[in-house]
Amino acid sequence: MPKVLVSDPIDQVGLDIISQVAQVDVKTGLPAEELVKIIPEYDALMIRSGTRVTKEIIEAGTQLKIIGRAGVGVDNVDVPAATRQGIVVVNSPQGNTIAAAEHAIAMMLALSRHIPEANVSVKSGQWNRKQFIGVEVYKKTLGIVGLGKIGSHVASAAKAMGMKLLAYDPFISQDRAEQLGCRLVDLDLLIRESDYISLHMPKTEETYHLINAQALAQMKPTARIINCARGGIVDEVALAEALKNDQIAGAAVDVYENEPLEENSPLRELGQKVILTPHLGASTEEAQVNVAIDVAEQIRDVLLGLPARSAVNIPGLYPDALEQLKPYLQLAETLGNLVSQLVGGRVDFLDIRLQGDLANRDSKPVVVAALKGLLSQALRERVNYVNATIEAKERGIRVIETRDASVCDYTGSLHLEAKGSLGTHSVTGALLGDREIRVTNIDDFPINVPPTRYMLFTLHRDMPGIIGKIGSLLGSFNVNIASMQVGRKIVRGEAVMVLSLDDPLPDGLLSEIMKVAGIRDAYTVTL
Ligand SMILES: NC(=O)C1=CN([C@@H]2O[C@H](COP(=O)(O)OP(=O)(O)OC[C@H]3O[C@@H](n4cnc5c(N)ncnc54)[C@H](O)[C@@H]3O)[C@@H](O)[C@H]2O)C=CC1
Ligand SMILES: O=C(O)CCC(=O)C(=O)O
Repeated sequence: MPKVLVSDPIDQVGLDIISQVAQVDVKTGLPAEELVKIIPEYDALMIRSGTRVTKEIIEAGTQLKIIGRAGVGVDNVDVPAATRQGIVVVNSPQGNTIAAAEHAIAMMLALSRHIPEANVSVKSGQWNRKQFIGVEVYKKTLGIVGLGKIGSHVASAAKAMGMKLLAYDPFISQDRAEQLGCRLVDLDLLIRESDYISLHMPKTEETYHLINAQALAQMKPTARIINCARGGIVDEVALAEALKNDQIAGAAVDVYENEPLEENSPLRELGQKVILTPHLGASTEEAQVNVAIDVAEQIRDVLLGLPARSAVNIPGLYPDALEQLKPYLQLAETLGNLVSQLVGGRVDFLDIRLQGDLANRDSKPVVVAALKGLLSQALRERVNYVNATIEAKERGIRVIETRDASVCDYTGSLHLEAKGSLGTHSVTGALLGDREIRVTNIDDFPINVPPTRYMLFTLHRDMPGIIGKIGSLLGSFNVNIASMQVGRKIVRGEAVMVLSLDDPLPDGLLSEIMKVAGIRDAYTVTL
């Protein structure tokens, strides 16, 4: 039975799902050294934001097939290291959207009305109403940075409270912003004109310290900033300075550059101008159930050999689309494997042509599947959907992808041409009845054969007696022929012969075949 390590608190409903197929060990709060020590025995790792999955942990996880992040942000996982090792990384892109958006709104209101301090004050026996005069958000301008899932929900809620909305997001359209009632503006303008700024973008190289001393200096002295996105997007030292010097009016922070927040962080000393929560954005009962189910199902599926629906390091596909494309992925992988064996040595160049209906589909997964097949001879089980593209790139394989919707012999077909150190070969394949794979062309010779485990291909002169000779030769080596087909362009010209064999070709037989008069070339293929 596979083993799954759960290293952060995860709702029981998720653990129950994984338990259907694996042994689940819950060990939270482990130091990194301990994780490195125990990870080799696990097939999957399930985390929230508490575990930092470093390169060291990933490299030690030699059995790991999947890392599941029960949440959105995967910045606590070294995704490139996981990709290189062929480990799929999945998340729950939507499970905690509402929770995080509501937390940002709650922070904005709590900050405006001094709720945390007023609460502490009353509970300590005081009745000090003057000290806690707040401000309204009605008719104030909210600048939303990152108008994705959470940012959009914040926009709807803020609009309902009568706020004016500005948004900055370099990747969304004017139309989408307008739909949400936001004016799409540049970041400088948003920073200068907003009364509240709420951050909802991922932490990336571009967003690291995006809100720095310079940006804070441009904000209105009455403005307040809310960070429920990621620590590090705001420069915490600069923020503390800006608050101390009354450059801005307040800040509400849920996420920190280092979590847990350091004891001596300057943010802790700023009184009621600052509200700090310990990364609670996703901490609702509903969100924790959602993300636990979402990620646990993906871990279960991957351990059962099924695809994950929200993988961040393989081409994303919605389950319905994946279901439809699955036979084509199998076709692409088979053809990639076949053409690499025909070429023999190193492959330098692969031309992938999607034909017919396939030309109108999402090509990315098909290309990845073809590369996986192409590299499977060299890398065996080390290559998978996660690392095929990176492995191909590192091996200097140039990939060209073309589309030709006008080819209509089959509903959809795929043509691969590979150039390598030992020559160039091409194969075409299609699906019969939407499921069964057929190889329909080899090196421009029309054929129609189902791929089988052991195959023999010959290029020969189309002349009487040659097929019989090959048959007798195989028989003399006790190799049983399951099926045989010949393809030719012109009578008595060149032809290809494709034999499906019940057994692998024994040593020495290929060179005997090459000696038969009229045989130009012969290749064995194991699929
Ligand atoms: N505090 C918490 O507990 C939680 C925090 N989060 C964090 O919230 C953030 C947003 O999550 P979602 O809305 O689900 O993600 P999303 O992917 O739906 O939206 C992110 C948006 O940011 C935009 N963006 C990317 N680079 C940008 C840049 N340089 N400037 C401005 N916008 C940029 C993207 O175009 C996208 O529209 C993530 O960082 C996530 O990790 C999410 C859930 C809970
Ligand atoms: O696991 C958590 O509670 C944090 C959630 C979060 O930050 C995220 O989903 O990006």
